Amino acid sequence: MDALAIIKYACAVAVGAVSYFSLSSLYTTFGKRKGLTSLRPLRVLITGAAGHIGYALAPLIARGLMCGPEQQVILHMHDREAAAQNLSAVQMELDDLASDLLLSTEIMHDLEEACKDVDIAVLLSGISPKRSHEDFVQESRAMYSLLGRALNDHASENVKVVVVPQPASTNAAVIADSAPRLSAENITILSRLAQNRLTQQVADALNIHASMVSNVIVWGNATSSCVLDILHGSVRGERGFVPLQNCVDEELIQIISQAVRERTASIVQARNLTPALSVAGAICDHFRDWQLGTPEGSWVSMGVASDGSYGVPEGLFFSMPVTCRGGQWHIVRGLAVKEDVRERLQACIEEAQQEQGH
Ligand SMILES: NC(=O)c1ccc[n+]([C@@H]2O[C@H](COP(=O)([O-])OP(=O)(O)OC[C@H]3O[C@@H](n4cnc5c(N)ncnc54)[C@H](O)[C@@H]3O)[C@@H](O)[C@H]2O)c1
Repeated sequence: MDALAIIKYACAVAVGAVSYFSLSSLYTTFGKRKGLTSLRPLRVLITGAAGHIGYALAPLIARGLMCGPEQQVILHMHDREAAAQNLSAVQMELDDLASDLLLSTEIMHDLEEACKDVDIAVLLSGISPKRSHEDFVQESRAMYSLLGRALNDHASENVKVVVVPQPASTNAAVIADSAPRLSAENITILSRLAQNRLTQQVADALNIHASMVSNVIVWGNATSSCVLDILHGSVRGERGFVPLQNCVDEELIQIISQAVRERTASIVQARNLTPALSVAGAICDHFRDWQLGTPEGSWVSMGVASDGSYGVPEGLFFSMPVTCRGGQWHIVRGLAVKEDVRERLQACIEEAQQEQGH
């Protein structure tokens, strides 16, 4: 080997060593960054992920708004094959977030594969209501029975499920029936959008910030027939909490309730699209409170399988006030329910029983 070759060889070894140490130091840094939490990464399934809500929801999950700022996630984005191109664009955009918390995004069209080992399932795939109500419920039942079986056979045993599309209480009941391995307590319905809207409308009516309003309740079905209950709520004032019943009269309650009920229509009229961002936010709120707990003294509304409280038959999926601790919800018991609210609850019970075949 001549002198030049020896010099070249020495240089190559030096460059190799420097590259190795740089790369390993980068790897360590990256590893540390990725290892910002010792929590096991959670697998989160979104069905109907190529839709409007899926598009708004995925980045919120990637930013930690659903599972917390330290919890890494692997997203299972499920939709029909026809939506493959759309989903790959969403995947590229999620990659471009360069999020610490998002370990990977998997695009899936096979339901069984999509349900494999998932810890959280956000069910957004639904049947278009543009058909007779009977056909709508029947087709939805068929879709949710397949979903329930796939979750039963492939998801993590403790998978937490939220159902979003109508007929939500029927869909939840079908999942519970077709997934006997899952605990019924882990199957829920989203009623948080209505709760968030109610909170904001109360705040607007009283000219205060929404963070000062707590404990308003959405009872019943996640439909327009739900019962909006302001009177158990409170407002945080300078001298502690003031019951909302001291701040509103019957006329204001009617104005607030009407604004909540018309909200979807107002958004559709303004945007020519159904709400997505606010639904995605509500889904994150729902899971965050369920997983990480509700603040002391506060409750939230979730559609859950009734334990018989408030005269709601046991097992009927129904929105109720709950507190959450250690990943479990508990129905708030013993609230005094006024006669008119009780009557409206009874109408909701009958509607839910009819729909769920209870
Ligand atoms: N509960 C609430 O508060 C609330 C609020 C708004 C919307 N929603 C409902 O949530 C659902 C999602 O809303 P969106 O705006 O994202 O709807 P969207 O139509 O934009 O998206 C629905 C997605 O589901 C997919 N899908 C349909 N059938 C499927 C199947 N069998 N398998 C896999 N994917 C399937 C579609 O391809 C589509 O990508 C709708 O049913 C909507 O009515 C509920």
